[in-house]
Amino acid sequence: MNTSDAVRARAITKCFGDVVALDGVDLDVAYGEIHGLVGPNGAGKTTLLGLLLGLAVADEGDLEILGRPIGRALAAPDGISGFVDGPGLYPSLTARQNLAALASLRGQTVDVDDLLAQVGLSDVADDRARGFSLGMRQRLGLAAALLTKPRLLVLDEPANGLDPAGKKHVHSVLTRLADEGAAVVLSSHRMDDLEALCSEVTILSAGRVVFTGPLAKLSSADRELAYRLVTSDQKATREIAENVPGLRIDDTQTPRGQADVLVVSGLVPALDDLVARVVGKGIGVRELAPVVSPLEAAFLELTEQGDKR
Ligand SMILES: Nc1ncnc2c1ncn2[C@@H]1O[C@H](COP(=O)(O)OP(=O)(O)OP(=O)(O)O)[C@@H](O)[C@H]1O
Repeated sequence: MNTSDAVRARAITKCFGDVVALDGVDLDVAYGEIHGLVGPNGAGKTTLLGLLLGLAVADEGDLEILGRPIGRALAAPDGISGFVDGPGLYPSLTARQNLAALASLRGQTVDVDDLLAQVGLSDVADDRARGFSLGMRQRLGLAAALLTKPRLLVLDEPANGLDPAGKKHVHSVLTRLADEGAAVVLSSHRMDDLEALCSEVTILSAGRVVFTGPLAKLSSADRELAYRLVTSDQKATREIAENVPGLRIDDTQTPRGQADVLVVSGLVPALDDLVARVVGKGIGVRELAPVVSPLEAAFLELTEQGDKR
């Protein structure tokens, strides 16, 4: 095991009766890394996160967490925290009391107010958790997970229900934790969140890993993407695009009511060719971006979801 790895999973299999939830899964997560787990419903994300948290054991395969082999026992090593299926909170206690109670159960002394401020819940510190929205519960759950100063933080869909302010708090907490050397593994259906947060992603489909590695690898030159392009002369740009080898104009993807947007599909070299020709004619490029992000495109392609939309 690489000493910089917080998680090393090899050939992990987990079945529930006839259902194969995980089928030979490998996963490596380094310290200081925020690793995103993505996949369609039922792909096995929660099952895998549950194994990392010691909530279940694998049927087959090897799992090492924080340098220690995980055997058959249902117990996570110290240094791991997080939650799957929503955080466990005391509904009748306030946010502050929830954190204080958890800290005292563990014999810890913590600055509860600082934790609440980190997740942006200072204003509702004395409100009962019972009345909290999903996003507020997620944030309180994150604060609770931070009580133990984890070296591995495992979160199942932490972005669920978060408003933009909540998202900002959660992102900055997770980024700081990773900067301090902890490993973070989280699942999400929100590609924009994963792209903003994660350096590495693993895409699961029907219990198998269909991609794992740096996000940048997904935007590599060998995947055809659709791009939206706005220039200072759309008519001339269209004529130029029609003559670029390997490039297609795709009017079916032009956003409704935005006729000034030209959508072209192709590999990166064809796009580079188009931009060079457009600029060469003295036409200004005002906007150029993928219609769907490289991660979303790879997700749809690798999990064969594209034609089900
Ligand atoms: N306790 C269980 N008993 C029976 N089947 C289960 C159990 N937990 C998970 N499964 C099955 O295992 C498969 C993987 O489920 P899992 O919850 O890990 O997927 P997921 O990727 O987290 O999905 P989602 O995005 O919908 O949360 C599914 O077919 C699910 O029905």
